[in-house]
Parts: sequence; C-alpha cells; structure tokens
Amino acid sequence: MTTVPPSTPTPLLEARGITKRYGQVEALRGADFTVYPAEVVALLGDNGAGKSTLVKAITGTILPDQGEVYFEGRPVKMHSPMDARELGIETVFQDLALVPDLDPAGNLLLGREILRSGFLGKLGVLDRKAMHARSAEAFERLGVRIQDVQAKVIGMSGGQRQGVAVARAMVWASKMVLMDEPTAALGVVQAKNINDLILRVKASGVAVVLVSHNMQHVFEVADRIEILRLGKRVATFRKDETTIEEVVSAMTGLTVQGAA
Ligand SMILES: Nc1ncnc2c1ncn2[C@@H]1O[C@H](COP(=O)(O)OP(=O)(O)OP(=O)(O)O)[C@@H](O)[C@H]1O
Repeated sequence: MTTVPPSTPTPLLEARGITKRYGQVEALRGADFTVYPAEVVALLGDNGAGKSTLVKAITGTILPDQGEVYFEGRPVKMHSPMDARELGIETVFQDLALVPDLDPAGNLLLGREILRSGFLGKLGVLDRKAMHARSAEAFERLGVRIQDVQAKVIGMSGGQRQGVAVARAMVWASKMVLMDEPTAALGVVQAKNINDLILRVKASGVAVVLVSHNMQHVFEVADRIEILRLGKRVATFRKDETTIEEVVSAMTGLTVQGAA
C-alpha cells in the first residue's frame, strides 16, 4: 500500500468524510477520495461498496448527508450536475444518459446546441450543419469511429453508444471525467478503444476517474487505485507498485490494509 509521495501536487479533487444514508442503508460511511490533476484513478470496491454513490456525491447528482468536497483546494458544494459542469467535471453514468431519438451530434451537443445566426443575432433554430461539423471534428479528434453521424443513437450498437457518451463527456470536460463502468457491455476491441480514449484525455491534461469491475482494464490504464469497502476508503495503491491479488484482497477485506 502506498501513501501519497511528498512531491505530489495539490489534489484536483478531494472528498473527505462523505456519508450518505438511504433509509436503513448506509451507502457511504465517512468515505474519502482523492484525484490528482491529469491522472487516471480507478475507484474499486465490491458490489454495494458505495462507488456509484460516491461518484454521484462528487458530481452534484446527490447531496451527501455529511462531509466536504474540495476542488483545487477550495471547498465546493455541488447541488446539481450543472455545478459540477461549471467546474469542468463531466460524468458518464452507467445508463449513458443519451437521448435515443437524437443523432450522435445532437447528443454530443445536448444542452449546448449551436443556433443559426440571423440578421438580428441568434435565431431559435438549430444550425445542424455546424453541429454535425463540430461533432465530426470531436469524434475524429478522439478517435471515435461513427459510421453515420446522422443516424439516431437508438439504432446503434452498445459499443457505439458508449463511444458517443464517453466522447460527449471528454469533449466538454476541462478538468475531470468520471466514468461509471465504461466497459461493462463492451467487447474486447471496444474496451480497447475506450482505453485509448482515456489515455488521450489524460494526455490532454484532464483527470479520469474510472469505476470498473474489469481488473485488466484498470491495470491497463490507471495510475492509481483507491479501494472502497462498506462505504469507506480502505486502501490506495500506485498501479506500478501493486498486483491484482493485493487489490482484490483489499476489496474483499481478506487481508488487513491500512486506511489511506
Ligand atoms: N437510491 C438508493 N436507494 C436505496 N439504497 C441505495 C440507493 N443507491 C444505493 N443504495 C444502496 O447503497 C449501497 C451502495 O450502493 P452503490 O450503488 O453506491 O454501490 P456500488 O459500489 O456502486 O455497487 P455496484 O458495484 O454493485 O454498482 C448499496 O447497499 C445500495 O443498495
């Protein structure tokens, strides 16, 4: 187990002592979580450990009962995903949150549509040409291959949809992208594409938080790994200094790991 070395920069995001209850269930019991700038950090834990709840708490999707979130060293309160967006944080949720009847461009630019300009300024009409051009450029830059950018996403394969959702988050995130199970429904080639995307985003200076059960995926792309167990962080590792066995032991609690 590794603690943070002395030369480590100020965390981009730090969650401290987050608690969240759903009735009798304590989903988070004082969870901590740290993300450094431009790193890929995997958030791992067994089913029900609280990973999705923690992701929601640091993206303004739910309000925690207790605890603080610091962003670039300052305390922040996120009341909605819009608050997170304003900080440069984008999220790819398990359900992808795409609009099935829109094409990839419409989904990429959802809430950020480009309007046609008229004599008196912006008209309330979508500039589809500009939207398609902008999206095609974004997909190209990210290496996401979309055969027909004008086809509705409802007719696309799971992997293509995932590509659209991940690209949307990556295009707009200036500081951090969170991905909850990005490769869950993907084949080997598609999972590799997502890995390539993650590494591209990291190279552009944006941090990536990855929630995944896929150990191979995690060990391919993550710089660090943080483990949640029963709603608390129980260990942190540098990927280069650990093994899958050690990580699995920390997740299951079969060996004692010092708290991070
Ligand atoms: N909206 C909710 N209402 C009630 N209980 C919830 C809700 N969301 C999460 N929980 C409970 O909180 C605990 C943590 O759930 P969470 O989904 O955060 O875990 P997870 O680590 O993401 O699990 P998984 O890997 O299975 O997705 C679980 O016991 C879950 O049943």
